[in-house]
Amino acid sequence: MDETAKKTVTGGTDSSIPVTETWLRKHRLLYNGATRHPFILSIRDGSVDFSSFKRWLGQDYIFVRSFVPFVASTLVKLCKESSNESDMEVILGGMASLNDEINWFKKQASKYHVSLTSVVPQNANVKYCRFLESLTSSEIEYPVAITALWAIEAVYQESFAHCLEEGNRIPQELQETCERWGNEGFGAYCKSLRDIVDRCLQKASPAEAEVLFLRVVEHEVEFWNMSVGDV
Ligand SMILES: Cc1ncc(CNC=O)c(N)n1
Repeated sequence: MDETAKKTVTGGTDSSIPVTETWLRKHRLLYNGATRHPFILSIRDGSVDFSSFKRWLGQDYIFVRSFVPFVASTLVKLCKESSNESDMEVILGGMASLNDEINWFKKQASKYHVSLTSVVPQNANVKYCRFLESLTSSEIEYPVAITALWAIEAVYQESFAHCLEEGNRIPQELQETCERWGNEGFGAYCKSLRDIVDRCLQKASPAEAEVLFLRVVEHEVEFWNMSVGDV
């Protein structure tokens, strides 16, 4: 039995379709706007403008630094609300790879002569980071926070995995970037997050979670727009 079939038997609110699946079907156009953004397509076809890439690099470093406390706060919510052991390992694994990622950003920045200490966060980034900070509030419950975490990671995973699909003409220098988020391990991590969301929202799926999913996707589109200088 495949994964979807299994879920059909074991649970679901009414129609037995996992909640993430219903959202992705319902909001496909918006979601594709984030995962097939012109910036991503330009990396895939090799036409990417390197000044856009450098802008993205500096801005994303700032984003990732704000992302760390958000992920940590999600872990705290888990421990307070349910302390599921396997969820803890998934989130902790995500945090561990962020440590790696921060070092990777520093290395790339020096390669491309981007001074990380003098990057000024642009508007879309400031808004996205504020949004992340608002999610660290204790009023936001674990199932809602983990939904946002999944969506944030999934957009990057799908975007860069798309770059790596057959027929790509990724510039050699950007191969490593695409692999960072497009690799299989990161894909498995995103699938684990997605399963957590589907499990957490199986019985009660608050409208709040769907709204957050949409907010994340919108912020991601704005983030890519900023990277191509289209603000
Ligand atoms: C804007 C944005 N969204 C998602 C990610 C992926 N998560 C951690 O790296 C990212 N780096 N930047």
